[in-house]
Amino acid sequence: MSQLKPLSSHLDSIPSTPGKFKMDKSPYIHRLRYHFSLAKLSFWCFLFLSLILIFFYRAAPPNPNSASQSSSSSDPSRRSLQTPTWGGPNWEKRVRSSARIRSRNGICVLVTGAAGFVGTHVSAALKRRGDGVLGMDNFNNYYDPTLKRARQALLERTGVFVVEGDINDSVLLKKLFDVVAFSHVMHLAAQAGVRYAMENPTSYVHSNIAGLVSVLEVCKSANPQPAIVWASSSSVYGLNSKVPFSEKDRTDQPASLYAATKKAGEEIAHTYNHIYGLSITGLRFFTVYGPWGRPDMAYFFFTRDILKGKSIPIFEAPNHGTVARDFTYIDDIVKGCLASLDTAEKSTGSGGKKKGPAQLRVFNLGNTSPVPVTKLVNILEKLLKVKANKVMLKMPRNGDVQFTHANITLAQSELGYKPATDLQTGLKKFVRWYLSYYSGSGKKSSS
Ligand SMILES: O=C(O)[C@H]1O[C@H](OP(=O)(O)OP(=O)(O)OC[C@H]2O[C@@H](n3ccc(=O)[nH]c3=O)[C@H](O)[C@@H]2O)[C@H](O)[C@@H](O)[C@@H]1O
Repeated sequence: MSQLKPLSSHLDSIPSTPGKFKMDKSPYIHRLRYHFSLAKLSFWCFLFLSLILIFFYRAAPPNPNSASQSSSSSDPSRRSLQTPTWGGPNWEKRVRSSARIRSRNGICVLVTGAAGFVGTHVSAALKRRGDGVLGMDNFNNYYDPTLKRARQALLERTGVFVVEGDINDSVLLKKLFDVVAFSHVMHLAAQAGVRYAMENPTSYVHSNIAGLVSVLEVCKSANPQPAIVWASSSSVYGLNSKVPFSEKDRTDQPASLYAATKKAGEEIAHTYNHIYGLSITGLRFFTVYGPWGRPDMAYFFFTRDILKGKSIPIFEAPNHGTVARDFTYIDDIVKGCLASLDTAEKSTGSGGKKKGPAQLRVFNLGNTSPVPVTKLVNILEKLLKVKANKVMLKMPRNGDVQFTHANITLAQSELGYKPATDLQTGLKKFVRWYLSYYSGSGKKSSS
Protein backbone atom coordinates (compact mmCIF):
# COMPACT_ATOMS: atom_id res chain seq x y z
CA MET A 1 0.00 0.00 0.00
CA SER A 2 2.75 2.46 0.93
CA GLN A 3 4.20 2.18 -2.60
CA LEU A 4 0.92 2.94 -4.27
CA LYS A 5 0.36 6.26 -2.57
CA PRO A 6 3.04 8.38 -4.30
CA LEU A 7 2.26 6.70 -7.62
CA SER A 8 -1.41 7.43 -7.28
CA SER A 9 -0.58 11.14 -7.01
CA HIS A 10 1.10 10.89 -10.48
CA LEU A 11 -1.79 8.95 -11.86
CA ASP A 12 -4.21 11.57 -10.57
CA SER A 13 -2.92 13.91 -13.27
CA ILE A 14 -3.81 11.42 -16.03
CA PRO A 15 -7.33 11.74 -17.45
CA SER A 16 -9.47 8.77 -16.38
CA THR A 17 -11.47 8.65 -19.61
CA PRO A 18 -9.78 6.36 -22.15
CA GLY A 19 -8.96 8.01 -25.48
CA LYS A 20 -8.54 11.51 -24.04
CA PHE A 21 -4.96 10.77 -23.13
CA LYS A 22 -2.75 11.59 -26.12
CA MET A 23 0.55 9.73 -26.57
CA ASP A 24 3.46 12.15 -26.72
CA LYS A 25 7.10 11.16 -27.16
CA SER A 26 8.46 13.92 -24.84
CA PRO A 27 10.94 12.90 -22.03
CA TYR A 28 8.28 13.85 -19.48
CA ILE A 29 5.96 11.33 -21.06
CA HIS A 30 8.67 8.65 -20.98
CA ARG A 31 9.09 9.27 -17.25
CA LEU A 32 5.36 9.17 -16.85
CA ARG A 33 5.15 5.84 -18.78
CA TYR A 34 7.92 4.45 -16.54
CA HIS A 35 6.01 5.50 -13.40
CA PHE A 36 2.77 4.21 -14.86
CA SER A 37 4.16 0.73 -15.60
CA LEU A 38 5.71 0.65 -12.11
CA ALA A 39 2.28 1.47 -10.70
CA LYS A 40 0.72 -1.30 -12.78
CA LEU A 41 3.33 -3.79 -11.65
CA SER A 42 2.84 -2.84 -7.98
CA PHE A 43 -0.92 -3.05 -8.40
CA TRP A 44 -0.79 -6.55 -9.90
CA CYS A 45 1.72 -7.72 -7.27
CA PHE A 46 -0.57 -6.39 -4.57
CA LEU A 47 -3.61 -8.06 -6.12
CA PHE A 48 -1.76 -11.35 -6.52
CA LEU A 49 -0.58 -11.35 -2.89
CA SER A 50 -4.07 -10.47 -1.68
CA LEU A 51 -5.56 -13.36 -3.64
CA ILE A 52 -3.03 -15.78 -2.15
CA LEU A 53 -3.83 -14.51 1.36
CA ILE A 54 -7.59 -14.83 0.75
CA PHE A 55 -7.11 -18.33 -0.63
CA PHE A 56 -5.19 -19.51 2.47
CA TYR A 57 -7.61 -17.83 4.83
CA ARG A 58 -10.62 -19.55 3.20
CA ALA A 59 -8.84 -22.87 2.86
CA ALA A 60 -8.31 -23.16 6.65
CA PRO A 61 -11.82 -24.55 7.40
CA PRO A 62 -12.43 -27.04 4.56
CA ASN A 63 -16.18 -26.70 4.78
CA PRO A 64 -17.49 -23.14 4.82
CA ASN A 65 -21.07 -24.37 5.24
CA SER A 66 -20.32 -25.76 8.67
CA ALA A 67 -18.16 -22.88 9.67
CA SER A 68 -21.05 -20.53 9.15
CA GLN A 69 -22.96 -22.35 11.83
CA SER A 70 -20.39 -21.73 14.50
CA SER A 71 -21.54 -20.17 17.68
CA SER A 72 -19.91 -18.75 20.75
CA SER A 73 -22.68 -20.14 22.89
CA SER A 74 -21.86 -21.85 26.16
CA ASP A 75 -23.48 -24.93 24.73
CA PRO A 76 -20.68 -27.53 24.52
CA SER A 77 -22.38 -29.48 21.76
CA ARG A 78 -22.08 -26.44 19.50
CA ARG A 79 -18.40 -25.86 19.97
CA SER A 80 -17.36 -28.53 17.53
CA LEU A 81 -19.08 -26.64 14.72
CA GLN A 82 -16.27 -24.13 14.90
CA THR A 83 -13.68 -26.61 13.68
CA PRO A 84 -15.24 -28.52 10.80
CA THR A 85 -12.93 -31.14 9.43
CA TRP A 86 -14.79 -32.86 6.64
CA GLY A 87 -14.76 -32.88 2.88
CA GLY A 88 -12.42 -33.69 0.02
CA PRO A 89 -11.71 -36.80 -2.08
CA ASN A 90 -9.64 -38.55 0.61
CA TRP A 91 -12.34 -37.97 3.17
CA GLU A 92 -15.00 -39.40 0.79
CA LYS A 93 -12.80 -42.42 0.15
CA ARG A 94 -12.55 -43.09 3.90
CA VAL A 95 -16.32 -42.65 4.29
CA ARG A 96 -17.02 -45.17 1.50
CA SER A 97 -14.49 -47.68 2.75
CA SER A 98 -15.77 -47.55 6.34
CA ALA A 99 -19.40 -47.95 5.19
CA ARG A 100 -18.65 -50.86 2.82
CA ILE A 101 -20.55 -54.05 3.76
CA ARG A 102 -18.15 -56.97 4.11
CA SER A 103 -20.51 -59.86 4.85
CA ARG A 104 -23.46 -61.48 3.12
CA ASN A 105 -26.78 -59.92 4.23
CA GLY A 106 -24.85 -57.19 6.03
CA ILE A 107 -26.39 -53.79 6.66
CA CYS A 108 -24.97 -50.33 6.15
CA VAL A 109 -25.29 -48.18 9.27
CA LEU A 110 -24.62 -44.54 10.09
CA VAL A 111 -23.94 -44.39 13.84
CA THR A 112 -24.31 -40.92 15.35
CA GLY A 113 -22.56 -40.37 18.68
CA ALA A 114 -20.08 -43.07 17.65
CA ALA A 115 -17.36 -41.83 20.00
CA GLY A 116 -19.81 -41.96 22.90
CA PHE A 117 -20.03 -44.87 25.32
CA VAL A 118 -22.85 -46.88 23.71
CA GLY A 119 -21.92 -45.63 20.22
CA THR A 120 -18.41 -47.03 20.42
CA HIS A 121 -19.55 -50.47 21.57
CA VAL A 122 -22.35 -50.68 18.99
CA SER A 123 -20.10 -49.50 16.12
CA ALA A 124 -17.40 -52.02 17.01
CA ALA A 125 -19.93 -54.86 17.29
CA LEU A 126 -21.48 -54.05 13.90
CA LYS A 127 -18.06 -53.85 12.27
CA ARG A 128 -17.00 -57.17 13.82
CA ARG A 129 -19.87 -58.99 12.13
CA GLY A 130 -19.13 -57.44 8.73
CA ASP A 131 -21.65 -54.63 8.51
CA GLY A 132 -20.76 -51.33 6.89
CA VAL A 133 -20.38 -48.73 9.64
CA LEU A 134 -19.74 -45.03 9.47
CA GLY A 135 -19.46 -43.12 12.73
CA MET A 136 -20.21 -39.47 13.39
CA ASP A 137 -19.48 -37.48 16.53
CA ASN A 138 -19.01 -33.84 17.47
CA PHE A 139 -16.47 -34.63 20.24
CA ASN A 140 -17.96 -31.99 22.53
CA ASN A 141 -16.53 -31.40 25.96
CA TYR A 142 -19.52 -32.37 28.14
CA TYR A 143 -17.02 -34.83 29.59
CA ASP A 144 -13.32 -35.44 28.97
CA PRO A 145 -12.88 -35.38 25.16
CA THR A 146 -9.63 -37.36 25.42
CA LEU A 147 -11.71 -40.39 26.42
CA LYS A 148 -13.79 -39.85 23.26
CA ARG A 149 -10.60 -39.59 21.19
CA ALA A 150 -9.35 -42.83 22.74
CA ARG A 151 -12.63 -44.53 21.78
CA GLN A 152 -12.24 -43.08 18.27
CA ALA A 153 -8.73 -44.56 18.05
CA LEU A 154 -10.15 -47.91 19.14
CA LEU A 155 -12.75 -47.73 16.37
CA GLU A 156 -10.16 -46.67 13.79
CA ARG A 157 -8.25 -49.85 14.60
CA THR A 158 -11.35 -51.92 13.85
CA GLY A 159 -11.90 -50.09 10.56
CA VAL A 160 -14.61 -47.64 11.59
CA PHE A 161 -14.11 -44.06 10.45
CA VAL A 162 -15.69 -41.47 12.75
CA VAL A 163 -16.58 -38.29 10.87
CA GLU A 164 -16.23 -35.20 13.03
CA GLY A 165 -19.42 -33.16 12.87
CA ASP A 166 -22.60 -32.16 14.62
CA ILE A 167 -26.01 -33.73 13.94
CA ASN A 168 -27.39 -30.21 13.50
CA ASP A 169 -25.13 -29.80 10.48
CA SER A 170 -27.67 -30.90 7.88
CA VAL A 171 -25.26 -30.09 5.04
CA LEU A 172 -22.84 -32.68 6.38
CA LEU A 173 -25.62 -35.22 6.95
CA LYS A 174 -26.90 -34.73 3.39
CA LYS A 175 -23.38 -35.12 2.08
CA LEU A 176 -23.00 -38.43 3.94
CA PHE A 177 -26.24 -39.70 2.39
CA ASP A 178 -25.02 -38.54 -1.05
CA VAL A 179 -21.86 -40.59 -0.64
CA VAL A 180 -23.43 -43.68 1.01
CA ALA A 181 -26.92 -45.21 0.71
CA PHE A 182 -27.29 -46.12 4.39
CA SER A 183 -29.86 -48.86 5.03
CA HIS A 184 -29.98 -47.99 8.77
CA VAL A 185 -29.25 -45.10 11.11
CA MET A 186 -28.33 -45.86 14.72
CA HIS A 187 -28.94 -42.47 16.28
CA LEU A 188 -27.12 -42.31 19.62
CA ALA A 189 -25.82 -38.73 19.60
CA ALA A 190 -27.49 -36.86 22.46
CA GLN A 191 -26.97 -34.63 25.44
CA ALA A 192 -27.05 -37.19 28.25
CA GLY A 193 -27.15 -36.81 32.02
CA VAL A 194 -30.14 -36.07 34.20
CA ARG A 195 -28.76 -33.47 36.63
CA TYR A 196 -26.72 -31.41 34.12
CA ALA A 197 -30.01 -30.28 32.51
CA MET A 198 -30.39 -27.68 35.26
CA GLU A 199 -26.96 -26.24 34.48
CA ASN A 200 -27.21 -26.15 30.70
CA PRO A 201 -30.81 -26.61 29.56
CA THR A 202 -30.27 -25.36 26.00
CA SER A 203 -27.74 -28.09 25.24
CA TYR A 204 -30.58 -30.63 25.69
CA VAL A 205 -32.86 -28.78 23.31
CA HIS A 206 -30.00 -28.39 20.83
CA SER A 207 -28.99 -32.06 20.72
CA ASN A 208 -32.05 -34.05 21.76
CA ILE A 209 -34.73 -32.05 19.96
CA ALA A 210 -33.18 -29.91 17.20
CA GLY A 211 -30.52 -32.55 16.51
CA LEU A 212 -33.08 -35.37 16.31
CA VAL A 213 -35.23 -33.35 13.91
CA SER A 214 -32.16 -32.60 11.79
CA VAL A 215 -31.37 -36.34 11.53
CA LEU A 216 -34.99 -37.27 10.75
CA GLU A 217 -35.28 -34.52 8.12
CA VAL A 218 -32.31 -35.87 6.21
CA CYS A 219 -33.51 -39.48 6.62
CA LYS A 220 -36.99 -38.65 5.37
CA SER A 221 -35.58 -37.01 2.21
CA ALA A 222 -33.06 -39.77 1.53
CA ASN A 223 -33.70 -42.20 -1.28
CA PRO A 224 -33.85 -44.95 -0.11
CA GLN A 225 -35.00 -43.89 3.34
CA PRO A 226 -33.09 -45.71 6.06
CA ALA A 227 -34.69 -47.48 9.04
CA ILE A 228 -33.89 -45.62 12.26
CA VAL A 229 -33.09 -46.96 15.72
CA TRP A 230 -32.46 -44.30 18.37
CA ALA A 231 -31.72 -43.88 22.06
CA SER A 232 -34.62 -42.80 24.23
CA SER A 233 -34.29 -43.24 28.00
CA SER A 234 -35.79 -44.93 31.05
CA SER A 235 -36.14 -41.41 32.43
CA VAL A 236 -39.31 -40.91 30.33
CA TYR A 237 -41.17 -42.88 33.04
CA GLY A 238 -40.49 -39.93 35.37
CA LEU A 239 -42.80 -39.98 38.35
CA ASN A 240 -44.53 -43.18 37.24
CA SER A 241 -44.82 -45.35 40.35
CA LYS A 242 -46.19 -48.55 38.78
CA VAL A 243 -43.40 -51.15 38.72
CA PRO A 244 -41.83 -52.67 36.74
CA PHE A 245 -42.03 -49.97 34.06
CA SER A 246 -43.83 -51.22 30.98
CA GLU A 247 -43.89 -49.55 27.57
CA LYS A 248 -47.66 -49.14 28.06
CA ASP A 249 -47.24 -47.09 31.25
CA ARG A 250 -47.73 -43.34 31.28
CA THR A 251 -44.74 -41.20 30.32
CA ASP A 252 -46.27 -37.76 30.68
CA GLN A 253 -44.67 -36.84 34.01
CA PRO A 254 -40.96 -36.28 33.28
CA ALA A 255 -38.89 -35.29 36.34
CA SER A 256 -36.09 -33.56 34.42
CA LEU A 257 -35.65 -31.52 31.28
CA TYR A 258 -33.48 -34.37 29.99
CA ALA A 259 -36.44 -36.75 30.37
CA ALA A 260 -38.76 -34.19 28.77
CA THR A 261 -36.51 -33.89 25.69
CA LYS A 262 -36.38 -37.70 25.34
CA LYS A 263 -40.16 -37.89 25.68
CA ALA A 264 -40.45 -35.11 23.07
CA GLY A 265 -38.16 -37.22 20.87
CA GLU A 266 -40.58 -40.13 21.06
CA GLU A 267 -43.44 -37.86 19.94
CA ILE A 268 -41.31 -36.41 17.15
CA ALA A 269 -40.51 -39.97 16.04
CA HIS A 270 -44.24 -40.67 15.86
CA THR A 271 -44.74 -37.64 13.61
CA TYR A 272 -42.00 -38.61 11.14
CA ASN A 273 -43.28 -42.16 11.05
CA HIS A 274 -46.83 -40.95 10.44
CA ILE A 275 -46.11 -38.32 7.79
CA TYR A 276 -43.12 -39.73 5.93
CA GLY A 277 -43.28 -43.50 6.43
CA LEU A 278 -39.98 -43.69 8.31
CA SER A 279 -39.41 -46.96 10.17
CA ILE A 280 -38.42 -45.87 13.70
CA THR A 281 -37.49 -47.81 16.84
CA GLY A 282 -36.89 -46.01 20.16
CA LEU A 283 -34.88 -47.78 22.87
CA ARG A 284 -35.40 -46.83 26.52
CA PHE A 285 -31.98 -47.55 28.03
CA PHE A 286 -31.82 -48.18 31.80
CA THR A 287 -28.62 -46.73 33.44
CA VAL A 288 -26.08 -48.34 31.13
CA TYR A 289 -22.61 -49.00 32.60
CA GLY A 290 -19.38 -50.77 31.69
CA PRO A 291 -15.86 -50.38 30.27
CA TRP A 292 -15.27 -47.18 28.26
CA GLY A 293 -18.23 -45.69 30.14
CA ARG A 294 -19.27 -42.10 30.84
CA PRO A 295 -17.31 -40.22 33.54
CA ASP A 296 -20.42 -38.17 34.45
CA MET A 297 -22.23 -41.27 35.71
CA ALA A 298 -22.23 -42.23 39.40
CA TYR A 299 -20.54 -45.67 39.12
CA PHE A 300 -17.68 -44.03 37.16
CA PHE A 301 -16.97 -41.01 39.37
CA PHE A 302 -17.60 -43.03 42.55
CA THR A 303 -14.75 -45.32 41.41
CA ARG A 304 -12.49 -42.34 40.73
CA ASP A 305 -13.31 -40.65 44.05
CA ILE A 306 -13.05 -43.81 46.17
CA LEU A 307 -9.54 -44.31 44.76
CA LYS A 308 -8.68 -40.68 45.53
CA GLY A 309 -10.03 -40.94 49.07
CA LYS A 310 -12.67 -38.29 48.31
CA SER A 311 -16.16 -38.46 49.82
CA ILE A 312 -19.00 -40.16 47.94
CA PRO A 313 -22.39 -38.39 48.09
CA ILE A 314 -25.10 -41.07 48.18
CA PHE A 315 -28.62 -39.82 47.69
CA GLU A 316 -31.47 -41.15 49.79
CA ALA A 317 -35.20 -40.66 49.42
CA PRO A 318 -37.38 -39.08 52.17
CA ASN A 319 -37.47 -41.10 55.44
CA HIS A 320 -34.14 -42.76 54.53
CA GLY A 321 -35.82 -44.40 51.55
CA THR A 322 -33.66 -46.44 49.21
CA VAL A 323 -32.66 -45.02 45.83
CA ALA A 324 -32.17 -47.80 43.28
CA ARG A 325 -31.40 -48.27 39.60
CA ASP A 326 -31.93 -51.07 37.10
CA PHE A 327 -28.23 -50.93 36.11
CA THR A 328 -27.75 -52.55 32.68
CA TYR A 329 -24.44 -53.83 31.37
CA ILE A 330 -23.20 -52.48 28.06
CA ASP A 331 -22.87 -55.89 26.31
CA ASP A 332 -26.56 -56.59 26.95
CA ILE A 333 -27.47 -53.16 25.57
CA VAL A 334 -25.37 -53.79 22.46
CA LYS A 335 -27.24 -57.05 21.82
CA GLY A 336 -30.53 -55.17 22.14
CA CYS A 337 -29.34 -52.48 19.70
CA LEU A 338 -28.19 -55.00 17.08
CA ALA A 339 -31.40 -57.01 17.42
CA SER A 340 -33.39 -53.79 16.92
CA LEU A 341 -31.47 -53.01 13.73
CA ASP A 342 -31.89 -56.57 12.47
CA THR A 343 -35.63 -56.66 13.08
CA ALA A 344 -36.30 -53.15 11.79
CA GLU A 345 -38.56 -53.16 8.75
CA LYS A 346 -37.77 -50.93 5.79
CA SER A 347 -39.11 -47.39 5.71
CA THR A 348 -41.95 -47.11 3.24
CA GLY A 349 -41.43 -43.61 1.88
CA SER A 350 -38.97 -42.25 -0.57
CA GLY A 351 -37.62 -38.78 -1.24
CA GLY A 352 -39.88 -37.24 1.42
CA LYS A 353 -43.13 -38.97 0.34
CA LYS A 354 -44.90 -41.67 2.33
CA LYS A 355 -46.03 -44.72 0.36
CA GLY A 356 -47.65 -46.71 3.18
CA PRO A 357 -47.67 -47.31 6.93
CA ALA A 358 -44.27 -48.00 8.50
CA GLN A 359 -43.02 -49.70 11.63
CA LEU A 360 -42.95 -47.64 14.87
CA ARG A 361 -41.63 -49.34 18.01
CA VAL A 362 -40.48 -48.53 21.55
CA PHE A 363 -38.62 -51.02 23.77
CA ASN A 364 -37.33 -51.05 27.34
CA LEU A 365 -33.74 -52.27 27.46
CA GLY A 366 -33.07 -52.84 31.16
CA ASN A 367 -31.77 -55.55 33.44
CA THR A 368 -35.01 -56.23 35.39
CA SER A 369 -33.29 -56.23 38.78
CA PRO A 370 -32.93 -52.83 40.48
CA VAL A 371 -29.99 -52.46 42.86
CA PRO A 372 -29.75 -49.81 45.63
CA VAL A 373 -27.00 -47.23 45.09
CA THR A 374 -25.59 -48.19 48.53
CA LYS A 375 -25.10 -51.74 47.21
CA LEU A 376 -23.34 -50.39 44.12
CA VAL A 377 -20.88 -48.59 46.41
CA ASN A 378 -20.34 -51.76 48.50
CA ILE A 379 -19.46 -53.74 45.36
CA LEU A 380 -17.03 -51.02 44.24
CA GLU A 381 -15.37 -50.95 47.69
CA LYS A 382 -14.73 -54.69 47.49
CA LEU A 383 -13.47 -54.60 43.90
CA LEU A 384 -11.18 -51.63 44.56
CA LYS A 385 -10.19 -52.90 48.02
CA VAL A 386 -10.66 -49.37 49.36
CA LYS A 387 -13.23 -48.22 51.94
CA ALA A 388 -15.43 -45.43 50.59
CA ASN A 389 -15.96 -42.24 52.52
CA LYS A 390 -19.76 -42.22 52.19
CA VAL A 391 -21.89 -39.17 52.85
CA MET A 392 -25.63 -39.74 52.87
CA LEU A 393 -27.52 -36.81 51.33
CA LYS A 394 -31.18 -36.05 50.80
CA MET A 395 -31.90 -36.62 47.11
CA PRO A 396 -31.69 -33.13 45.56
CA ARG A 397 -34.64 -31.93 43.53
CA ASN A 398 -32.69 -31.77 40.30
CA GLY A 399 -34.32 -34.38 38.16
CA ASP A 400 -33.47 -37.68 39.84
CA VAL A 401 -36.15 -40.27 40.42
CA GLN A 402 -36.12 -42.71 43.33
CA PHE A 403 -35.94 -45.95 41.37
CA THR A 404 -36.14 -47.51 37.94
CA HIS A 405 -37.16 -51.06 37.05
CA ALA A 406 -37.67 -52.35 33.52
CA ASN A 407 -40.28 -54.77 32.31
CA ILE A 408 -38.55 -56.30 29.28
CA THR A 409 -41.25 -58.72 28.14
CA LEU A 410 -41.76 -56.87 24.86
CA ALA A 411 -38.04 -56.73 23.99
CA GLN A 412 -37.74 -60.37 24.94
CA SER A 413 -40.49 -61.48 22.56
CA GLU A 414 -39.75 -59.11 19.66
CA LEU A 415 -35.96 -58.87 19.83
CA GLY A 416 -34.93 -61.99 21.73
CA TYR A 417 -33.39 -59.59 24.27
CA LYS A 418 -32.15 -61.39 27.38
CA PRO A 419 -29.78 -59.50 29.70
CA ALA A 420 -27.12 -61.83 31.06
CA THR A 421 -24.83 -59.71 33.27
CA ASP A 422 -25.48 -58.92 36.92
CA LEU A 423 -24.10 -55.76 38.55
CA GLN A 424 -21.29 -57.57 40.41
CA THR A 425 -19.99 -59.19 37.19
CA GLY A 426 -20.38 -56.04 35.10
CA LEU A 427 -18.66 -53.78 37.65
CA LYS A 428 -15.75 -56.23 37.86
CA LYS A 429 -15.22 -55.79 34.12
CA PHE A 430 -15.58 -52.02 34.45
CA VAL A 431 -13.06 -51.77 37.31
CA ARG A 432 -10.56 -53.90 35.41
CA TRP A 433 -10.86 -51.59 32.40
CA TYR A 434 -10.75 -48.45 34.58
CA LEU A 435 -7.55 -49.47 36.35
CA SER A 436 -5.77 -50.43 33.15
CA TYR A 437 -6.98 -47.35 31.23
CA TYR A 438 -6.10 -44.75 33.85
CA SER A 439 -2.94 -46.31 35.23
CA GLY A 440 -1.78 -47.82 31.93
CA SER A 441 -0.12 -44.83 30.29
CA GLY A 442 0.34 -42.79 33.44
CA LYS A 443 -0.75 -39.76 31.40
CA LYS A 444 -4.52 -39.94 31.53
CA SER A 445 -6.60 -38.44 34.30
CA SER A 446 -10.25 -39.20 35.04
CA SER A 447 -10.85 -35.90 36.85
O1 LIG B 1 -31.57 -44.72 32.60
C1 LIG B 1 -31.47 -43.67 32.01
O2 LIG B 1 -32.25 -43.37 31.15
C2 LIG B 1 -30.40 -42.68 32.38
O3 LIG B 1 -29.40 -43.33 33.16
C3 LIG B 1 -28.44 -42.48 33.69
O4 LIG B 1 -29.04 -41.63 34.66
P1 LIG B 1 -29.02 -42.11 36.16
O5 LIG B 1 -29.78 -43.39 36.34
O6 LIG B 1 -29.47 -40.97 36.99
O7 LIG B 1 -27.48 -42.47 36.39
P2 LIG B 1 -26.38 -41.84 37.33
O8 LIG B 1 -26.26 -40.39 37.16
O9 LIG B 1 -25.17 -42.65 37.17
O10 LIG B 1 -26.98 -42.11 38.80
C4 LIG B 1 -27.14 -43.42 39.27
C5 LIG B 1 -27.70 -43.40 40.67
O11 LIG B 1 -26.75 -42.79 41.55
C6 LIG B 1 -27.37 -41.78 42.31
N1 LIG B 1 -26.37 -40.73 42.59
C7 LIG B 1 -25.88 -39.98 41.59
C8 LIG B 1 -24.94 -39.02 41.84
C9 LIG B 1 -24.50 -38.80 43.15
O12 LIG B 1 -23.66 -37.92 43.43
N2 LIG B 1 -25.01 -39.58 44.13
C10 LIG B 1 -25.94 -40.54 43.90
O13 LIG B 1 -26.38 -41.23 44.84
C11 LIG B 1 -28.53 -41.30 41.47
O14 LIG B 1 -29.54 -40.77 42.29
C12 LIG B 1 -28.97 -42.60 40.80
O15 LIG B 1 -29.85 -43.28 41.61
C13 LIG B 1 -27.77 -41.64 32.61
O16 LIG B 1 -26.93 -40.67 33.15
C14 LIG B 1 -28.78 -41.01 31.68
O17 LIG B 1 -28.09 -40.39 30.62
C15 LIG B 1 -29.70 -42.09 31.19
O18 LIG B 1 -30.58 -41.66 30.26
